[in-house]
Amino acid sequence: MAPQGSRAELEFGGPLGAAALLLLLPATMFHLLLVARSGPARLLGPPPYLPELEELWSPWALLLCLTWLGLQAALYLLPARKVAEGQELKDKSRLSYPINGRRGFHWLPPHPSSLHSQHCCHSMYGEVAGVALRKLKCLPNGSGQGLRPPWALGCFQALVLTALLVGLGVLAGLPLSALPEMLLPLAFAATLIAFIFSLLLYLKALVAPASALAPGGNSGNPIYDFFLGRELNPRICSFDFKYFCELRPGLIGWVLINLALLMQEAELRGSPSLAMWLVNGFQLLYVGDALWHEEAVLTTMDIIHDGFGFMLAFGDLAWVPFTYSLQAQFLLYHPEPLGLPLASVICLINAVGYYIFRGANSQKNAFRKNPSDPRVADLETISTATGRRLLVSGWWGMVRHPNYLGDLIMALAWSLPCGVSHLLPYFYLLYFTALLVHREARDEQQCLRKYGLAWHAYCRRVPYRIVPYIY
Ligand SMILES: NC(=O)C1=CN([C@@H]2O[C@H](COP(=O)(O)OP(=O)(O)OC[C@H]3O[C@@H](n4cnc5c(N)ncnc54)[C@H](OP(=O)(O)O)[C@@H]3O)[C@@H](O)[C@H]2O)C=CC1
Ligand SMILES: CC(C)CCC[C@@H](C)[C@H]1CC=C2C3=C(CC[C@@]21C)[C@@]1(C)CC[C@H](O)C[C@@H]1CC3
Repeated sequence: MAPQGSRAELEFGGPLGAAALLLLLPATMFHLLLVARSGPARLLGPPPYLPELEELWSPWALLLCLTWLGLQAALYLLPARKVAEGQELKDKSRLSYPINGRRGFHWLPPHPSSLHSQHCCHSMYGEVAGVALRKLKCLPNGSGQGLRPPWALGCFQALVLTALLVGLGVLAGLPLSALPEMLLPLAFAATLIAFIFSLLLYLKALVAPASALAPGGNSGNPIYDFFLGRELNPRICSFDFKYFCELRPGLIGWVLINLALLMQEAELRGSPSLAMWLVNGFQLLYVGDALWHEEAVLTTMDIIHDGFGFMLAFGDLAWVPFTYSLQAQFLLYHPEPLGLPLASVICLINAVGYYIFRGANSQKNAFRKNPSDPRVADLETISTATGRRLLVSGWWGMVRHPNYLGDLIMALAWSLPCGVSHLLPYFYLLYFTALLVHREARDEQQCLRKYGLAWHAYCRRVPYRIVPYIY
């Protein structure tokens, strides 16, 4: 049995906050879905009506959600992938994760020590071959290098394969444009799945070894722990639930919902509007980028710090596809004329945001992978007691979270095509600002614990958090 009552500081307002969020998050999602399709589309104020259970519950929607999860899980499980090693865990082991094949990576099976002893029942490539090849390539454990067979299947390839499958389905008569009509029951089914899944994860954590538990999420209060998640990286064999959910079904589902909304608009109005094209294009770029750079997710606090509980399960499986597609939902019911000059300005805003977002993320990732990489070797750094250095010039010398700044600028560009007469399409920008401010504060605490005085020195050197001279 896992020990209860760890002394980690309670977050999200403790058990009361967690209980409130358990109800508030799904309620907000349904509110947004209902308001997006109502005439006045008022973000603030009561929902237009309270849906009956028959409008929410549909066994077909549940079946569709489960089929979607099954398809994405099958793509995740396809053999022969490149594998990266995650951060070192409490018991000094590292987990391996399938990632996209890309130049610069070696084809190398995971080191046996990287397979979590408690959670894995088989190695994907066999241990003997792994050791032999590792010796051959002389790669150290945990170097982040991994397999690269030519047919490597990572998240990005899963997106491409899904697009091919959906394309073939549409050609064969799959009524994709009927999906928007099913958003309410689909969101209900996804929420139901997230609740049941989180419960199973909570029960699984009861028999997990103490070393597999997350630093938070083990307070002993069942509601708080259910919300935050007890186990850090719940797995069955090599199937990592958190990594799978964070990147695949929700993000790819978001793109699919957007596409279905675009197709329905084309059916209703003869062709999709320019605003709908922009929203679809911008968000496809964002999702494609996340899937292409999937290994970057291995160093996020969600993977290395947070347990896998309701917050992430619901966030990944329901919140992302159904609320991140809000702008496209809004446009279907509230067409917004958009001229080319304004569209060009919006594209420019998105490009600036993406440039900052990608530049900052790539700079940090390159630096963390190899500080002497020529792309980052000239940047100024400060040393810390842990041996890791912190960048203090380049993007990371401008503000302490330049990637958040770029992300927020893109969020603005996603809302602008919807015009300025409604607040609803700006919900994502508002929510995301709150999420990133809170996330920045959590990351700050973790960096302070990790780097101590060096972090104070970094904060003195780079005083602004996200927006230069403002915040
Ligand atoms: N659309 C969405 O809903 C969301 C999007 N995101 C996006 O995901 C991406 C990842 O975000 P997130 O995981 O929050 O965190 P970051 O990618 O910003 O990573 C923070 C970590 O970077 C390292 N770091 C901080 N400062 C420096 C420095 N000066 N030099 C070198 N390393 C530094 C520290 O870790 P260490 O030192 O240990 O390496 C720190 O813990 C972001 O682009 C964000 O915008 C995030 C959340 C939600
Ligand atoms: C339901 C709550 C309000 C909170 C849910 C949070 C989740 C939706 C987000 C937590 C961290 C995320 C990340 C991404 C998507 C949203 C969630 C899952 C990305 C995958 C988005 C694309 C970026 O390039 C990387 C992000 C990593 C973190």
